Amino acid sequence: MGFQTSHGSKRIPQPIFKAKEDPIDANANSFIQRSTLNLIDQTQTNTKFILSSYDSWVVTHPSALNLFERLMKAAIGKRIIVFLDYDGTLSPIVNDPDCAFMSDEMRAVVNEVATYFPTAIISGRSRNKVKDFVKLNNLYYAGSHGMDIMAPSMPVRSSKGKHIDIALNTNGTEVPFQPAKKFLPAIREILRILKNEVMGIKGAMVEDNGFCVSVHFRQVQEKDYGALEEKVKSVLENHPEFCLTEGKKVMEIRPSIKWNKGNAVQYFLDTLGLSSCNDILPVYIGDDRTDEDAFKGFCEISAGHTE
Ligand SMILES: O=P(O)(O)OC[C@H]1O[C@H](O[C@H]2O[C@H](CO)[C@@H](O)[C@H](O)[C@H]2O)[C@H](O)[C@@H](O)[C@@H]1O
Repeated sequence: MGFQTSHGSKRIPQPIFKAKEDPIDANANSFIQRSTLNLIDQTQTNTKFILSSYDSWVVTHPSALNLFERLMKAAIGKRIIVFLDYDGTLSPIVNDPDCAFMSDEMRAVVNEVATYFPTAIISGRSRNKVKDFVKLNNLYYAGSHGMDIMAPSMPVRSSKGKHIDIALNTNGTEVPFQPAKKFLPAIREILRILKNEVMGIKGAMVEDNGFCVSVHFRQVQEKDYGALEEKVKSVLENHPEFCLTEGKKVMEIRPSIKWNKGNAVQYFLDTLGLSSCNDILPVYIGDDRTDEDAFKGFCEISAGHTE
């Protein structure tokens, strides 16, 4: 969780560096290589370089938990809207993606948060799957990295301490917003081919995320990484309208449209009738690269408010 700041040289208490699993190395060509880079395997020089760039980055992006009082002050008089990622944020990272369960304690906390503030979960999973994991009805869900959103179909405002109901359209049904709908037939096709292609690679798993597809390699032996990546890339060669992005030991295939978690945040703010309000404090908690799209979205929103 980060908190954007602009106070120049002032020294900020720094969190312990724990991003051992997925440090970014812009020079690594392979997706799998990049996402499996491990700091302890790096040369001393590389490690120092990565740590020092992290050090300087953290000065402008300090841990929100270390600045909690400041965060609370910033919230005075503001309407808070909460956005949450699922995997690695509400649930622990586990080997089997189908077993990434959320604890009852976490569910109770999210339930309480959603009682007081409009709350949305924005996940890379399919919307139904993440909802099945979370099992709460008093919040909004977006799946497929924001490409499948169940938002209010009309502005809904929070009244202090009251539950917020999911808005319904005039037929009484919920209405999803799905900007990548036209890609669905191609996604089904990619899913079918990929399942077939990676079958021979021990530990590889293909997950149907609705408007995107995940190819997991957490349980794949290192010697098979290259073969797996080749297979995924060869499937994509026939589908130039899709792109490959990376997460935590997962390759994600998604439609190449300009729509990500950041756009989903903006969409929620719009449908909640809050996007042009100056008195809002959106809070986003996430752990993965795709969550950075949302963080960038917030920077654009706050720049818009100061114009
Ligand atoms: O946006 P998120 O909700 O964080 O979803 C991103 C991906 O999360 C899941 O994969 C990750 O968690 C799994 C369970 O802990 C783990 O096995 C995997 O290695 C992680 O990458 C999900 O399964 C993916 O489909 C999502 O894209």
